[in-house]
Formats: sequence, C-alpha cells, structure tokens
Amino acid sequence: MFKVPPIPTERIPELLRAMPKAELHIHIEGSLEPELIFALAQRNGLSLPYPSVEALRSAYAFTNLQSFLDIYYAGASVLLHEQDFYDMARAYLVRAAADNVLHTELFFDPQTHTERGVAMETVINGLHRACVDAKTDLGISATLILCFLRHLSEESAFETLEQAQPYLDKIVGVGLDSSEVGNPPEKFARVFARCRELGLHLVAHAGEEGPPAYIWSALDVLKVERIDHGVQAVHDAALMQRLAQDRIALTVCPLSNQKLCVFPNLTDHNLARLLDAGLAATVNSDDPAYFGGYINDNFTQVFAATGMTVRHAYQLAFNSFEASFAGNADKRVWEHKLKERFERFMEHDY
Ligand code: HPA
Ligand SMILES: [Zn+2]
Repeated sequence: MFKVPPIPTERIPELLRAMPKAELHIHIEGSLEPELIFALAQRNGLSLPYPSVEALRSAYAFTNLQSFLDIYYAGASVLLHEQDFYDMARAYLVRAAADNVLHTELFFDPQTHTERGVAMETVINGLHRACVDAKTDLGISATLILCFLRHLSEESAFETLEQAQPYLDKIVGVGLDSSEVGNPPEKFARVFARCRELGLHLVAHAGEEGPPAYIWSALDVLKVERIDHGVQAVHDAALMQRLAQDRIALTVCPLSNQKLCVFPNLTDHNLARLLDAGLAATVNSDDPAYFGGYINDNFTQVFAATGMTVRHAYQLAFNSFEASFAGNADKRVWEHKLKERFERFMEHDY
C-alpha cells in the first residue's frame, strides 16, 4: 500500500483539485448548462417554457429524485441533431479535463431522445465523435455507457438495445437510471442478461433513494460490476460486507445527494463511513449542471463538510481508476501518475 505523504490539512482542497482522477458517474444530459439549453433551443427554433437562463436556473430547487428528473428530461428536449450531442459532450469533456479527469465513462439516456423521434444513430455518433476528439486534443479518455430508463417497460429497453445493436462497438456498457422506487432491478433481469451475453459491462443505479434490497438484486439478479450511488447500503451490515469483500465500486455523488435531499446536509454524508468500512467508493458529479458543481466541487465540498483526510483523497482517486472499465495498462499508468502527484505535493510543487 502506498504510504501517503504527510500533506498539511489546509492544502487538501488544492490537492483534491490537482490529483488525477476518473469520473464514472456522469449523465451527459445532466451536464447541459442553462446557457447551452437556450443556445440549442434558439439554433433549433424551439421555444422554452422559461423566459431566461436565470429563470430556468432558479427552477433548480429539488425535493427528491422525481422533482429533478421532470426538469432534466425537459432540458434534454432541445437536443435534436448530431452536432447538438457533440457540443454537449464537448463542453463537459473540456470542463472535466480542467478538473484533471484522465478518464470518464459517460452515461447517456437514448430513450429520452428516441421517444421524441431522434435516431439512435444521431445520439451515439454525436457523443462518440466528441469522445474521439477529446482523446486527440484534450488527452482525456472517454467512453459511453447506454442507460435504460427504469420507469419505462422491459419491452422498451429491449427495443432500445435492438436500435443500439449496430453501434455496440461505440459503447462500453449499459446502466439503469431514472425513477428508482417502484422500479426494482428485477424488471430488467432479461435485458441485462442479454447485454451480458453481448459482452457489455453492466452497472445500475441502486440505493440512491431505494432500499438495500435493490442493491442486492442489482448484484445478484442483474450481475452488475458497479453500483451507482449505493449510499443506502449502510442500513444493511451483510450488504456492506458483501460490497467490501467483492470490491464492488460505489459511484457516489455527494452534491447530487445533497440537492435531492438524500441526506439533510452535506455534513451528514456517509462517504467517509463507506470508505472506512473498506468499500471501493468513488466521487462523481452525476448531473453537474443541475446540482451546482463538477467533480472537483464534489470533492472539495464533501471534504470540507465531513473532514476527510489525505488518505481518503488518495483512496478515492485510486478507486476511480481501479473501478473503471479501462484496460489494465491504462490503469497502471494513471495510478503511477496519481502516486507521483501526491509525492510532488510534498515538495511544494504545484
Ligand atoms: O441521480 C440519478 N438517479 C437516477 N436517474 C438519473 N438520471 C440522471 N441522474 C439520475
Ligand atoms: Zn446518476
């Protein structure tokens, strides 16, 4: 185990921003800033039910997951053409590179678009082109994870998989998102089994608002490799043991949890408790345009609120590389860069 250098506490925010990291839980439609929503609406000749950027932004006051999802799907309705998807992903990737993100796995929700008559090809080609360009000119590696909307039917998920079939070389895996409570993982057992046969990686949102039982079934029925959110696992000791033993990563999103009232305050967040119990937790932004911050804001704010340590910082960044679906050669390079960055910090080199 890497011996973390004794970096002074007051330099932790700076360290958190500078350290290399991977982002594994980011809905690309949730990176759509109000300014870009308005620009795309204008470009596409659409009118919005808000008079200004400020009016739209001030509507971002959420009480739970559903209150957010309603406005999130409305925002995504300005995306029509391949270039729109490209521009959205490009804006996020530029922002992520500035936060020292070396690798990211972008969630996208095709049903939000195909239900409005936008072709799967338009969605995937636009996002994929942004990923290719980002590797070349930003030096950031980016891959795509197709998410099924769990409030829709199993039949719709199968139809979506069918539409994605010609583009499977452009996606690394599938996930499950949208309204959790009342839509348990079991509903998608067969479609996940099919995705597994196709060689795709599998993840699912579970235990954000839903019970530990949904995390168990994401693991045992869907056979996912990571759990998105998973913060409700602390209510089940046997589940905590299982997650720790199998090194199942949790992609935790502190500002999202705060904004959707999963925890009353950021000071109540259980991230340190998850790490201290030996779970492979990571920090992510979820929907940064809606929740008030990108990945570095998530890191600095949760550390400031809960008093986590340099050891936690190292562990979180290490976990993010380890839990990614990148190849082992890339992981070793990133982990080496991480160690080096921590060591250089001791020499006051920033
Ligand atoms: O945090 C989330 N949970 C479920 N679905 C979502 N879709 C975007 N963000 C989320
Ligand atoms: Zn999410």
